[in-house]
Amino acid sequence: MTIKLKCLSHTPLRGLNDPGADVVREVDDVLSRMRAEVEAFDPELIVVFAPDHYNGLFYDLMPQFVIATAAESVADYNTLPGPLSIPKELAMDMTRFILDSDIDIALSHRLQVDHGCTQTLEELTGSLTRYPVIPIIINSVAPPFGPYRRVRKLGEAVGRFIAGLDKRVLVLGTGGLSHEPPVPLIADAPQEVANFLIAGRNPTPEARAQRQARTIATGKVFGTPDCPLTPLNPEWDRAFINTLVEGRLDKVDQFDIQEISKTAGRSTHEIRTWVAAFAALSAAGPYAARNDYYRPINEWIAGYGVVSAETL
Ligand SMILES: O=C(O)/C=C/c1cccc(O)c1O
Ligand SMILES: [Fe+2]
Repeated sequence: MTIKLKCLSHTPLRGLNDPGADVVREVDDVLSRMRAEVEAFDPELIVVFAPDHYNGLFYDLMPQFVIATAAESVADYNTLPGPLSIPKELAMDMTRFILDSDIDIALSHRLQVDHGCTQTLEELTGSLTRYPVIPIIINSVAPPFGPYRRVRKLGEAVGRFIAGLDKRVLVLGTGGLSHEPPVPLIADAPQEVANFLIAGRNPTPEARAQRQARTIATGKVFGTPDCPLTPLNPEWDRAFINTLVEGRLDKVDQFDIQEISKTAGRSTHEIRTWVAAFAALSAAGPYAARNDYYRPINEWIAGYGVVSAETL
């Protein structure tokens, strides 16, 4: 058993509302390095902890955790369409193991996943099907959220399961860091928006285009006085990265959900996927981690970070 980890931000605005060429090149370079490392590792299984942004999961039945035995990309923004290559029996074994570990997780035999899952897979492997992958969606965008300690416990259960496999496993966390894109909140939403958040699956092409245009327009003003959304918080991001890299995972149990939303932005909770990924790695033994990259990028509405780790 060998386990490697990569956690990185995603942003659907990459390629649609780019920062200056120097920054784009910097990120391209770090992603090519990460992709080369994945290629060299040649994982026999990828476990990706990812959020959903009201593309696959809605308030008609909003789970905190979901594991999928089959999933298809909704191909939002510029992301790839098509099914993921999920080993069904192994995903079922993992589900049973997680449930036996006292963690309630929903099971989907037909999940729709969005850029939150697929962008990172594509960036690190070049496709959605290059390696067998088990997606685990962690609610990070649709409040209320369960406490961070529950996310850590989920990650640890997954880590114990993969530690028992005789396989090279790559664990991914995708999302964050500090950011607040214009994703609506159900509290106080007008009826039409609430209807979408409750049951907005398979929107019309026009509705999807409108949503994407709104995000791009926000990217153009994000971080300026013209934008009312919570700005990026590099200090918060760097402290969070250090917490994980230095192996102080127990600190996340004290994370205050409201406080994080206020100081770093509502979608910062996508870091729950990083917490789960690091918890999985930690359950397999001591690890070494490094911070590969960090930069706050307003054009992408992203405190953009990349971190790698592996068991010692
Ligand atoms: O769900 C959307 O439409 C947009 C999501 C988004 C926007 C900007 C940065 C991100 O990390 C996102 O997930
Ligand atoms: Fe996101």
